[in-house]
Amino acid sequence: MASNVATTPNILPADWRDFLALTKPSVMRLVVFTGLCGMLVAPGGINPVLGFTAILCIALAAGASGALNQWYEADIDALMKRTEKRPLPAGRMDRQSALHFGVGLSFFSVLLMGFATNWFAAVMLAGSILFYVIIYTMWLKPRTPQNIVIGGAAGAFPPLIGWIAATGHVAPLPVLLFLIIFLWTPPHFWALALWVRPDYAAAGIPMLPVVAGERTTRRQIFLYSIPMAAAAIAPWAMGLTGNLYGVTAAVLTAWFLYLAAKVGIRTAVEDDGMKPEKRLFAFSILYLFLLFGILLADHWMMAL
Ligand code: HEM
Ligand SMILES: CC(C)=CCC/C(C)=C/CC/C(C)=C/COP(=O)(O)OP(=O)(O)O
Repeated sequence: MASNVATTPNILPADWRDFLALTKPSVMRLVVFTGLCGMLVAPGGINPVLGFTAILCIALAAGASGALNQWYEADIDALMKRTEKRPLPAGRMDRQSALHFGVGLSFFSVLLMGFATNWFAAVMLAGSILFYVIIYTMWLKPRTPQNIVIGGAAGAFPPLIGWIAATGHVAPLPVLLFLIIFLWTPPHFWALALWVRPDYAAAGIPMLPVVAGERTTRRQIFLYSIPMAAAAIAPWAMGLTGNLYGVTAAVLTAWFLYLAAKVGIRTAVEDDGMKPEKRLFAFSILYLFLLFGILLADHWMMAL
């Protein structure tokens, strides 16, 4: 854990932008969007004020877990180009402030979720924070290249939580939504890990490309894309969505598989700046936005 960063004497006063950066807003907007879609496709609807509060709680909890992740990893972040400018490694904030912010926001979001919606949703929200911070960040990430396969579950909970906030129970559709994100995470992350491998190696984090090499990572990216594709089509195949979702999901997923196959079959990397890997990573984000957006559009069309 961090040490020199924590004791740096010249810590500049943090402003609101630094606290915002602690919440990893660019990643969290997709997390929150999937939670919103999970909530809005649930049967029976939800009171708009309570619905807004539930989504706010997911956003605050996701932000809190991002802050706690950065509190714990300040020393690792200082070693990687991609993360060295974050508030803690850059010395704009002391670690204790990040810890207090993360813990405070965690309690606030979970309690608000419990009082505003139901305690099942609140417990799931608390579980997601703990899963990301303790299981992924503290336990798995420094130990095993399977870290994100298991740890990725944390980021897959929001649609399930959104559904539970609206209904109080679990059903097959939100479980499938969980499964889509769970199986999407390895291709999403490993595509990026292929080109930031030197960073992870320098920081001593056993990400798959560092430990098992590029070829294995490429193969695993494609292999995980296959069950992910099945999970993405399953809501339609099981009659839980309409044809708008079915057709669009098939097209988007076919494109995902094509990009994953291109990454998967490359053996030696030519000097092309890892274009196929960057394309897969970028598309993975667009893919999830579109898939969940279409799920919602399909739900509204069916309700007409
Ligand atoms: C353990 C699982 C995951 C890992 C290890 C991971 C890792 C990463 C990393 C390292 C980045 C680069 C971000 C940066 O440089 O700040 C990234 C970007 C991103 N991730 Fe993930 N991710 C995971 C799960 C998720 C999930 C579940 C979602 C959403 C549902 C997500 C959405 C995004 C988005 C939207 C970006 C782009 C951010 C931007 O625009 O800069 N990720 N991810
Ligand atoms: C509701 C709730 C609590 C949701 C949690 C959402 C969640 C766990 C998202 C995971 C996405 C994420 C920021 C991964 C970064 O991995 P990393 O921490 O290894 O990346 P880094 O190297 O950029 O710090």
